[in-house]
Amino acid sequence: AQPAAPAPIRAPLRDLDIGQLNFLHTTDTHGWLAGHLQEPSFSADWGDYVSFAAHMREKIEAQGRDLLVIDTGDRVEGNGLYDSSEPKGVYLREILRHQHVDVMTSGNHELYKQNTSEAELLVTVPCFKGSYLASNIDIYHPKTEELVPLAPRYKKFTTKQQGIRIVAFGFLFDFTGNYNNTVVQRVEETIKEDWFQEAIRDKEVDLFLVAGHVPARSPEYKAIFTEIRSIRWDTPIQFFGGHEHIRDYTKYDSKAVALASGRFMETVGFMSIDGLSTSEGPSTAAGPVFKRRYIDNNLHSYYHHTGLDEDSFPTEKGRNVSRLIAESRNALQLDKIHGCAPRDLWMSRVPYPHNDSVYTWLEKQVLADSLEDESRGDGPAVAILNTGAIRFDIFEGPFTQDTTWIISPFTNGFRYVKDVPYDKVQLIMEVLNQQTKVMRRWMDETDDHLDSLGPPAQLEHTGDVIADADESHDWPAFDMVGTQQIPLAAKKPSGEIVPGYTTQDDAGDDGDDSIHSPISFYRVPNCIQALVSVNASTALETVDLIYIDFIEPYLTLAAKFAQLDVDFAKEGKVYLPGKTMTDVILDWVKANWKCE
Ligand SMILES: O=c1ccn([C@@H]2O[C@H](COP(=O)(O)O)[C@@H](O)[C@H]2O)c(=O)[nH]1
Repeated sequence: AQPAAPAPIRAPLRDLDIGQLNFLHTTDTHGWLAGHLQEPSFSADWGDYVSFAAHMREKIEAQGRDLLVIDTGDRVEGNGLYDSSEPKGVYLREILRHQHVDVMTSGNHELYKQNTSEAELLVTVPCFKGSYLASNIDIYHPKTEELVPLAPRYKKFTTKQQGIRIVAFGFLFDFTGNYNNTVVQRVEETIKEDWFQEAIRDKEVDLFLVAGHVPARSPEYKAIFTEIRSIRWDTPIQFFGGHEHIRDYTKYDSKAVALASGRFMETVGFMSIDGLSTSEGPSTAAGPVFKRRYIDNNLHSYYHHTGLDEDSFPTEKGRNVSRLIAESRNALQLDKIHGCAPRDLWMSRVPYPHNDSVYTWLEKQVLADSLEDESRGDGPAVAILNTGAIRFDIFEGPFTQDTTWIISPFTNGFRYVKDVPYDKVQLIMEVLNQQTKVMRRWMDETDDHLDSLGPPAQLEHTGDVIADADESHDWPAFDMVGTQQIPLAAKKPSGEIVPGYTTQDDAGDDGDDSIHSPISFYRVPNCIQALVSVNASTALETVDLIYIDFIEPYLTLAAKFAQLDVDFAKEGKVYLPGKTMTDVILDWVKANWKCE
């Protein structure tokens, strides 16, 4: 773990059921390779994970069984270790490569920007040669300008110990927000291609392994499942998914299941399968039998599952990776303090609006104070921000260089159009916040697909969950259903069950390795609006409409529904040139949150 990482809480643990074939799975790590430095439940780093995977492999292989390590993308954007270097990612990629990964895929975040996807092609794919798969992603090669697969479409391999024959794929969901140097083919079309059809007709296969940056419960995985099943009615299928930042496990049929393993290096997913046939012959056991576990990423869990302790656990390689992370954080000055937050501000632990909501803070203070600019004149304005632009809670205490990127990693800036009727702006807000109902109709008509505007976890969790005050011990909690976190080490009770993930999935409520009490989750709207330069006593008739540029396509669509004839792409002007949302927040913190 990192020198500043809090010691883990000794939560009661459920064991791992080691099987014939075993998996460790990460997804949506978003640069958090240093682990969580303010949360004991997730305070192990990528070096510890390197040690953990090595010990698990040794232990499992000693029993003549197999272990595979999977990562399903969104490794980038979301933490100072990735975002604060110039160019972004130079430190992160160097750290990442030290884990042995058997199957790796790209997420959507690897494709938002040209330089990110080119770094995947030129650095990450070669580092993970033979493991990185891209079943439905092509890229214009920066040198030849030819459209080429980002990585091989699939692979067939045989496990080391038992000779289990596996055909593996690596998919991305039907993403359309990629920069135009990449092409993401819809999953539903990809599975009709000859190479896929040939791969699933291979009779010498004991398991289809579908890794992907695709939600476990999604039309894309349903389509893959149906296609494979139409040809191979009883070959086991193991899906690994991600994107929604949740822990999840679902059963497609008695021989096909999907696991999703959370986000931000909080969770290492574990799966085991028994009863698989091998190249030696069919299985004699009834099967397959699938078992899943969500491991909290901390040393208490890692020591328990390996049967080791602080002296015997770290491998030389793991120690070196932890050291490399510490050196990288120092070089990037990620602990540099810009201000001090006077209280915790939550994404979803409190209802919105609320004095402790990060969105209320943004609306009433940050945006209201920061978006006045004489270039626009001094008339009233409304600023619209999508809630998904904010990625994490803010904890009371030092607001560091790392915090800046953790809460707001994207490079989105602001644009504006002048003189929009205020009642139309309110209609637009209504449409944006009813996106699932209204916009989906449009998407169906155009066969297009828009990213969601709210935090990813809301895609799966459609209602509020209010934890019982007694059960939750009234400890500070976190921002999504099932998230099991103690935000600050100082608030840790000793020897108690503490709040954290309490996942419910298709196999029940016993998937989490650490036993926790539940945490409340409140949904937030897709977008919030801040009033800028508004005199409380004046009725608003027309306002300037300022918006974060990420939402421009949605705004165009919402304006159509609101019968407002504005072409935002043409008529919108850049606002606060050169300043991103991240800059706006940081400037506000420096000016307003002095440390005592
Ligand atoms: O430039 C950006 C990119 C993304 N967002 C928000 O993030 C989610 C996607 O995040 P995942 O981690 O892939 O789930 C997207 O739906 C937006 O809400 C953004 O605001 N700006």
